[in-house]
Amino acid sequence: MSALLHVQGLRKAFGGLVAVDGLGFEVAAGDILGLLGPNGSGKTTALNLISGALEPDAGSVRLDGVELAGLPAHRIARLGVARTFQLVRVLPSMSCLENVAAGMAFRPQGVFGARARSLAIELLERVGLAHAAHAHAGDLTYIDQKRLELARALALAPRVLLLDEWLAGLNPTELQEGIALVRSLREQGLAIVLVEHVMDAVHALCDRCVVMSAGRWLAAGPTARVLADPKVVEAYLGEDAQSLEAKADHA
Ligand SMILES: Nc1ncnc2c1ncn2[C@@H]1O[C@H](COP(=O)(O)OP(=O)(O)OP(=O)(O)O)[C@@H](O)[C@H]1O
Repeated sequence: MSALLHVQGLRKAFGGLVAVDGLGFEVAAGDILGLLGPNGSGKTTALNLISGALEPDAGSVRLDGVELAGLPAHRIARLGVARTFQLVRVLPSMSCLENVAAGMAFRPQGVFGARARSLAIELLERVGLAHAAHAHAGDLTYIDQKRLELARALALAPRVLLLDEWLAGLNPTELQEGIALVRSLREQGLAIVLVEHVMDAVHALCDRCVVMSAGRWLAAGPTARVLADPKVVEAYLGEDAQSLEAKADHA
């Protein structure tokens, strides 16, 4: 299968700090790529560069051959890239239905009015939130806010979905529901980039992973192989891993 999203040589510096330094990967439709790395390694910045929240200093982000790097976020959203945020961003004083229907305006061919509301209800059903269609978004529980944020991203009818720790903070039952939901989106043909620290979810969902460390590409490949790579283990555990190995050697 040929890739839908091509990221190449992506770079972003904040003053002297190079947050993303030459990142590259590809994701095909129906594929889930895990974007992993310890805290501060540049994952959210990478999503910000792909979605247009930040402009890259260098590099290329192509969607089906169309260059996205440098376009404003609203253009990138219309071209088919949607995202969720690590800190959920819903419009708290609006109902769930209104939150999702508002997103429909940003589809490639905007959808408005009664049609937007009926599609919004379908999406709320899809994410398990139909029961709260008329509740204020600000009154929702944490998991339901996450469901709403996903429905709002899906309202754009995206081809690429960027999930920033969407599965974090869920209890075990919610996590299994969340994994099933993400899987169903993959089956629908979305190309998904999953930034995630919940390793059960990474194992369950990601075909392949890219691991970043201090902004740089550290490892990439099939999930099980990448997560067993000593370089990756060391990047995650740092000093602890080295001292654990040293203790094991001396035991
Ligand atoms: N707007 C900004 N201005 C200055 N520095 C920033 C900015 N955004 C991110 N950084 C820095 O860039 C580096 C990468 O941050 P980023 O949030 O992308 O990492 P992350 O891998 O997503 O981390 P986490 O897993 O903790 O969310 C960090 O050192 C961070 O402090």
